Amino acid sequence: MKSNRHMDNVSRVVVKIGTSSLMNANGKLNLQAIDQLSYTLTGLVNEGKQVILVSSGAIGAGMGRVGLTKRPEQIQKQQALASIGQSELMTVYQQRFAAYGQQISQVLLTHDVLDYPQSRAYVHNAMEQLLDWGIIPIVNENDTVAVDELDHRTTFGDNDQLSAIVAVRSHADLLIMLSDIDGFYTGNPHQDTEAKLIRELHEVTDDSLKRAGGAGTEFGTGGMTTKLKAAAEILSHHQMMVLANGANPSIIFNIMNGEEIGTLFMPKDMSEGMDNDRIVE
Ligand SMILES: Nc1ncnc2c1ncn2[C@@H]1O[C@H](COP(=O)(O)OP(=O)(O)O)[C@@H](O)[C@H]1O
Ligand SMILES: N[C@@H](CCC(=O)OP(=O)(O)O)C(=O)O
Repeated sequence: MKSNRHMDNVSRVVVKIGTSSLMNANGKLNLQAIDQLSYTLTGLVNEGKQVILVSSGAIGAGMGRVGLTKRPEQIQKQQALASIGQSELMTVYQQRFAAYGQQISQVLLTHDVLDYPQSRAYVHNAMEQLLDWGIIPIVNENDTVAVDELDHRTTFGDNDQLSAIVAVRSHADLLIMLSDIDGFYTGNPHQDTEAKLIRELHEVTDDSLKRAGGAGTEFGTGGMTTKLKAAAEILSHHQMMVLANGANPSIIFNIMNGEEIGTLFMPKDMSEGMDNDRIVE
C-alpha cells in the first residue's frame, strides 16, 4: 500500500467503532475485533499517543444478551438494552485492555452536558486528566437516560456525530472512523456495483450527501449520511478524519503509518504537497 499521507504529527487520536464492527452476524460480540482493537490502541499509547475510543455497541450487545435479532422500536426497550449491553461491553473491554496492560475508563455523555458551558468544562477537564494519565477513555452516548423532549435535547442521534464532537472539543489531530465498509464510495456499493472508492475529499458538498445512503446491516444506524455529517463537522474545524474498514482494527496502525487506506477527509490547504489519488477502482 502506498505511503504518502503524513501522520507523523498526529499525537492525539479519536477512534470511533460502529456496532457492525463489534458484533458478529449472529448477534454475539465479535471478540476478535475487540481484542484487535484493544491491542492496537494500547500499541498507540505505548508509542506515546493519546487515544480516545468512541464505541457503539451497547444496544447491539444488549440485543445479543436478551436474544433479540431485530432492534426494537420502543424507546424503553432500546434504553433497557443499552443498560444491559453497555456494562457487558465494558466488561469485555476491561478484560482485553487489561491483558495488554492498558487502563481504560468509561465516559457516558448526553447532548445537554456538552451544551452547557459549565458541565462541558468539567467533562473536558476530566478527559484531559485521563489522557494525561495515559488512560484510554471509552465514550458512548448515555443511551439509557438520553431522550429528546420538546425543550430539552439530550441525544446526539448517533455516535458518528458524537465522535466528531469529541474530536473537535478535544482538539484531536485525527478522527479514525471504523465501519463495515472500506470508505466513502461514489454510491452505496451494496446497491451500485460501479461505485468507486473516493480516496480524498476536501469538503462535504450536497453532491457527496446525495451519494450517501443508509445503514447496511441490522446493527448499523446512521449509514453513510451521518459519517459525512461528522466529516463536515471535522473539516469545518480544520481537522482530519479517515473513514476505513474496521473488520480488522489493526488497520489503525497502517493508517497511522500514512498508508493510503479508506477515505481521507482533509482541508485542502492541509493536503497540499501530498500526492493522493482522488478515486481508485
Ligand atoms: N456512498 C456510500 N459509500 C459507502 N457506504 C455507503 C454509501 N452509502 C450508503 N452506504 C452504507 O453505509 C454502511 C455503513 O454505515 P452503518 O451501517 O451505519 O455502519 P456502522 O455500524 O459502522 O456505523 C455501508 O455498509 C453501506 O451499506
Ligand atoms: N449509542 C448506541 C450506538 C449508536 C450508533 O450510532 O451506532 P453505530 O451506527 O453502530 O455507530 C449504542 O451504543 O448502541
